[in-house]
Amino acid sequence: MKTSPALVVALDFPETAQALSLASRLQGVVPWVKVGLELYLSAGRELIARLKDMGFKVFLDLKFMDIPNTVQAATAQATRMGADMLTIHALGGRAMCEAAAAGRDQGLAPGQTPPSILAVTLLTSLGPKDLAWNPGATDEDLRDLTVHLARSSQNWKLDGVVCSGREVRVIRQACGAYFQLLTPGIRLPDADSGDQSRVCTPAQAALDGSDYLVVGRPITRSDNPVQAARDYLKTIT
Ligand SMILES: O=C(O)c1cc(=O)[nH]c(=O)n1[C@@H]1O[C@H](COP(=O)(O)O)[C@@H](O)[C@H]1O
Repeated sequence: MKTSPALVVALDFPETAQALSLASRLQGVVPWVKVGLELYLSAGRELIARLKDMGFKVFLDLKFMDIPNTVQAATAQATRMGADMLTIHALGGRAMCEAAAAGRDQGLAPGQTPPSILAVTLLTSLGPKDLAWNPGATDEDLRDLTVHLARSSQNWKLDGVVCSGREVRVIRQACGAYFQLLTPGIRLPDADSGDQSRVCTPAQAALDGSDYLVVGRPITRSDNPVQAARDYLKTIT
């Protein structure tokens, strides 16, 4: 039987102190935290070690997309920092994705568990009208594209993909039980979507087979973030 997905809280804050303050309240409540572009650019690599010392698994979400040589060097550095999960863009293509995996191997210390490398398919903020190269695109076209990018990522030996909860069922069917699916754009039914387009409830994403649910603002901007995290957890466990 499939286990419940893990909740990942996106620590999207401008300052280290804010991130550490929320992280300390979330100890023992959620297993994973995510450090994205805003926080990483302010806090740097020391924060990764501090969050790991606090007992969290750390998802370093910098979504690399560049020439293969550059991405290989970047994933080696991210691996040396001790991140447990990394993101790259599937649209970077085969050579870049394979270089990311090679960089991870280069950066590994003896005995270190390798970080998972997940490829972003199509950002959850994108809807059919955002595909400039296909103005008549439908929801189905977006879904087909995410499945295509997920299959490619699997062929390129990546560990999984980032997709919306709306595509989990079809990608799970296409890529099997052991391919990791991480879904941002997760909202309880009455929550504000903000800039997200392809949103999904935690219960639906869990039912369809997501492994990791990423939630940011509904928790970080709540008056009671710990209760908000518990509200999300309640619907998936
Ligand atoms: O890679 C990601 O984590 C990511 C991919 C994606 O397609 N969409 C997406 O929203 N994210 C991240 O997931 C988080 C979602 O935040 P909220 O919309 O505030 O819940 C943000 O930190 C985004 O950077």
